[in-house]
Amino acid sequence: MAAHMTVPTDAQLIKAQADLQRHSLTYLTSMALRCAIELGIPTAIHRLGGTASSPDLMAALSLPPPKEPFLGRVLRLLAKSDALACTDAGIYSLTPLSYILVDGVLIDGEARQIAFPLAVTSRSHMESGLGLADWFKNDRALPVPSPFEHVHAAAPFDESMTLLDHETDKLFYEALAAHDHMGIGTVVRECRGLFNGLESLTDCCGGDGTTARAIVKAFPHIKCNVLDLPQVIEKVPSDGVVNYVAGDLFHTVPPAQAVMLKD
Ligand SMILES: C[S@@+](CC[C@H](N)C(=O)[O-])C[C@H]1O[C@@H](n2cnc3c(N)ncnc32)[C@H](O)[C@@H]1O
Repeated sequence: MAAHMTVPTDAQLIKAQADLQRHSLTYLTSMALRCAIELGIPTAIHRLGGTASSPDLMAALSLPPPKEPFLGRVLRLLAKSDALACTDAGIYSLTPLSYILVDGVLIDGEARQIAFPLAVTSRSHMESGLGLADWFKNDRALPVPSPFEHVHAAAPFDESMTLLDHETDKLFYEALAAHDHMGIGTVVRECRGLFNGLESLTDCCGGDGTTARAIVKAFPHIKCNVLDLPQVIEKVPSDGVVNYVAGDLFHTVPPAQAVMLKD
């Protein structure tokens, strides 16, 4: 017997259709951000003195005039998602989000933040998302490959990725470094108490040691281990600042007073 289904009210159906469109088109927010980075919109606003209209940006970016209405739409979407601020008169300015996307802005002097949005909106990343249902249906023995591996027969941060697409592989590493660095400067400035009395620390899944090096820079007496998978650690030149350990956190974690898992 067919299961009973409650038919939504008219008001619920109208909302459901609006929600369906909203969910279906949400990816355009990421695409608009990628477009802004590729066109250099945050940098152009900065160079124009911190504020710019759509025509100002058309001229600064040398875009073909027929595209102006479309640039307006992208700018409005960016403003809606807090990537830009906008006055009622259509004058755009930077928000903290777009500030960190301006050319030459390095958070705490290190990471270029554009790498993260560019990596997660890259063709290979998007393709792995498009293959998700297919991945679920695919019956493979353990260890189950990630959706990315399923689609590309290569894994990020693995040699297979270098062979698949060298440029995207480089971008993924840059994104990882940006991700690793994100927030740690603020943590060591604003949460110094966390590190009181600490003599040793293991950063689990610490990547290339960016986070651990920032901690040692702020608290030079702390002995830091960085644990990550062998294929990651073998690419990191030893620096004498932190102790790099190749391994798997599910097997062994280098002993220390505290263990950090930051994601
Ligand atoms: C999101 S990234 C790095 C996160 C980083 N701690 C941060 O602060 O941004 C995750 C890291 O975990 C590492 N990883 C994944 N599985 C691991 C495992 N079983 N043992 C150790 N490291 C692992 C990856 O190689 C990668 O460098």
